[in-house]
Amino acid sequence: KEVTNDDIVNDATITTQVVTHGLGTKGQRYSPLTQVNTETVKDLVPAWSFSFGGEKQRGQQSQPLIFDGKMYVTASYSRLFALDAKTGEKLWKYEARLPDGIMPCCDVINRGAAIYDNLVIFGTLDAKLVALDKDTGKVVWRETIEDYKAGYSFTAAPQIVKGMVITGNSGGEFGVVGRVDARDAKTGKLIWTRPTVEGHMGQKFDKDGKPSDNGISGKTNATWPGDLWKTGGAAPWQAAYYDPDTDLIYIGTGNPSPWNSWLRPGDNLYSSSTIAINPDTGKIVWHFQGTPHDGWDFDGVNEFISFEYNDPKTGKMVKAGGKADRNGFFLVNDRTNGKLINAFPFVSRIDWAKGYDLKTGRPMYNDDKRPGNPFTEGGGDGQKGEVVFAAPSFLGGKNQMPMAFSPKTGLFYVPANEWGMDIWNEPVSYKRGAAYLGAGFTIKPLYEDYIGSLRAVDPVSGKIVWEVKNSAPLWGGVMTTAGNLVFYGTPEGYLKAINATTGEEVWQFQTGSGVIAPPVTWEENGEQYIAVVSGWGGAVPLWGGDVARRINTLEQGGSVWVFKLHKS
Ligand SMILES: O=C(O)c1cc(C(=O)O)c2c(n1)C(=O)C(=O)c1cc(C(=O)O)[nH]c1-2
Ligand SMILES: [Ca+2]
Repeated sequence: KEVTNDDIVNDATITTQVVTHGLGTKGQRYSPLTQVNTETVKDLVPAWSFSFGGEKQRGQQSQPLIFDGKMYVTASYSRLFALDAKTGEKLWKYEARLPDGIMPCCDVINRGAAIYDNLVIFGTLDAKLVALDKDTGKVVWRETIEDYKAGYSFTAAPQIVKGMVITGNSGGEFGVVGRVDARDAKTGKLIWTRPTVEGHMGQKFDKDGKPSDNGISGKTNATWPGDLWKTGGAAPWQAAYYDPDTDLIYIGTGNPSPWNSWLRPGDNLYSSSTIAINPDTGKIVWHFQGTPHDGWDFDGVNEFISFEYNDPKTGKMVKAGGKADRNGFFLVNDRTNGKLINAFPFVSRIDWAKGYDLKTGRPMYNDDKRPGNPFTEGGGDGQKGEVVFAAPSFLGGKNQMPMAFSPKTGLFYVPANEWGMDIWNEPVSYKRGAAYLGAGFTIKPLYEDYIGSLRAVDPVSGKIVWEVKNSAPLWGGVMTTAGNLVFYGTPEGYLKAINATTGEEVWQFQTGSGVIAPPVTWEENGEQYIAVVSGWGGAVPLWGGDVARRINTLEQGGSVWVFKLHKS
């Protein structure tokens, strides 16, 4: 049995499979399954668990895929396992041979694979894409995304759109050039490439592999000073999502390089933005920049999730997209043209801006919360600019962990964090393959009793309907179901189920290590299964400053847990 384009496009409603990152290419992470619900969830028990084994127990962020009774799940250090979805028995394993010089910024993680035809496709930390025969694990094709020696890496899950495999890249902390690529999923052959730093030309390739210019005409590096666009970052380091209705690919772009914004006056397009790309031409149809001239590492890579709502004033249905931006604001845009409709905080404290002007779509900055200019304040070269305290911290109101949207409740379920940072700027110059920040920082908690908070967010009213606080920062994705449940994991090791309308906790299970990955669900032979990967790691223990010290008792791991209802 092979994965077809129909399987991909209809993944959100076919309950026997999970073949896309996001439980559907729109990324809503909503399942229509109801067997496990607010009444029955108390009988949810483990069906099996599988250990990734070895000495490589680092951060595990993979969203499993399910097809034809098999689970495909990636693990730290660019590994991929095929398992029997019912028993957990290992069918095969692929382990990439990684060179010594890989430079992922934030742990040796991977967020999952894509599956198409007879292939399971995933990216490796040395910035390669590998397509494996889904039944045997044999390599069918392998392509280099970019040179890992220049700081490129790959951590996201690829997404399949119209038979193409869509990928971005990582490396924003090394002055790479962000790029979205579309390849023929069956052969790996490049179809188009779209850099995400203004000034760089896109290319489309014809059947013979001949490039045609697909550039950003007339706007060459206008929003960057001098040569800075050549190493401008804006890495789209998370999954792309696709809405068949608008026929647009939505992907977020990361921080401009370097972090020190005094070196690059201007908006620095298309960094810290949502961009919408036409899948047939590779052209940017619209862009919305959440943090123009980002000076806080507010990578805007957070997922842009298509959803509909009825405008309370006109009663008309609006084709919208929601994004819990790392900068602390929940942004709602018209997903046909990018126009900003609504912007409101989903965290308790935002220092860098007062809000957005909905007419211009631009933030209203608080200039005194931009770290000081080291060239005018500190006496010039080699000096440190003024330190400012600003919330959210650069690890964000929300980071890599994807939120979920329930069409049933109309709410987004956002894994948010409350923290701030001391941040300052320093001089820096670009050196290939070296960190390119020009900034120093210490992350600090805002509150004694919690950092994480799962929040039910109404995208229309801008209200937080309920929240469940968590001591450690939340770092795992969310799933919601027609059983009126919200599932999410915690660094303390719990997978939890929450009543989607009331916020009441109705179930929890201790997985043995921190959960920083998104859960999935499917059904087989009339039984509903729920799976999540467990294994603490990612950016928090590496970059988390005072927060990392507060939670340094958490243990690493590496396993998949699968649950179903206990039959009495
Ligand atoms: O700019 C980039 O290219 C880039 C890539 C990644 C990544 O690939 O994981 C992260 C970040 N930035 C980043 O800023 C960040 O906070 C972060 C956290 C994590 C993680 O997996 O826990 N990755 C990344
Ligand atoms: Ca970054």
